[in-house]
Amino acid sequence: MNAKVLRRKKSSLSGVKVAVIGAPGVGKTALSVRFLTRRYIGEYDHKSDSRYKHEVLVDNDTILYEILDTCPKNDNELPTNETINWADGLLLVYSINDRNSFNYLKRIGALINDNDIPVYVVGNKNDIVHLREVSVEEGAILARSLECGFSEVAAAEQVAPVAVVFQELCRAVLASRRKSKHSLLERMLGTHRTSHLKLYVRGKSDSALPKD
Ligand SMILES: Nc1nc2c(ncn2[C@@H]2O[C@H](COP(=O)(O)OP(=O)(O)OP(=O)(O)O)[C@@H](O)[C@H]2O)c(=O)[nH]1
Repeated sequence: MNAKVLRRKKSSLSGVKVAVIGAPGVGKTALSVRFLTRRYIGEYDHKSDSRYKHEVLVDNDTILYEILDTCPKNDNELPTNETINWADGLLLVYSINDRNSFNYLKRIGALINDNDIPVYVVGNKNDIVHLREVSVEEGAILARSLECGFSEVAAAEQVAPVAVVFQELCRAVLASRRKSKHSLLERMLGTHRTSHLKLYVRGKSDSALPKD
């Protein structure tokens, strides 16, 4: 493969920064580690925010994920503005057997309400449904109010569904980027003019183009 091809591949790499957010003990590290290594360890010695990088194919595009696994000290510690401003997308995690962790996400929902940041809601630990405190329907309602995707998973038992969660968030981030590029273009050109744009054909002079 020549150097030209290699250079072109590198420039098509997209970076996506994901902050994994949720109350203490919901499985943020378990989900992140599952996605990064496909493994589940069980106990994670983790006392502060951790950052990881991971390159993976999403819809045939190479995505460089930067994952910030947050580590709140208690249920009252919400993510800082710095974290939210840093991220391209937020993975909001609660545990289906912990109503407090669901309420924690509701508070975050209120915090980011005015922000256009893409999010995805995950109900983790659905291997312990006998201890369920939050119904699937409640999770779906929260996601609908945030206009985002939602699923229940078990980091303890699943590999592919956990990867799908990160992929879905990536798709939402890329879609939001395309949307803001498009609206920037519209603002620059003026919306009323975009429908009258003439097609510029490379190699032909303007006089060779149709008159209208
Ligand atoms: N049953 C079950 N337990 C899980 C699952 N995911 C994580 N756990 C357990 O939940 C506990 C907390 O997991 P962590 O990944 O450390 O949770 P965290 O949200 O990163 O916790 P903090 O870093 O303290 O905020 C650990 O004992 C995990 O083994 C799951 O899908 N099912």
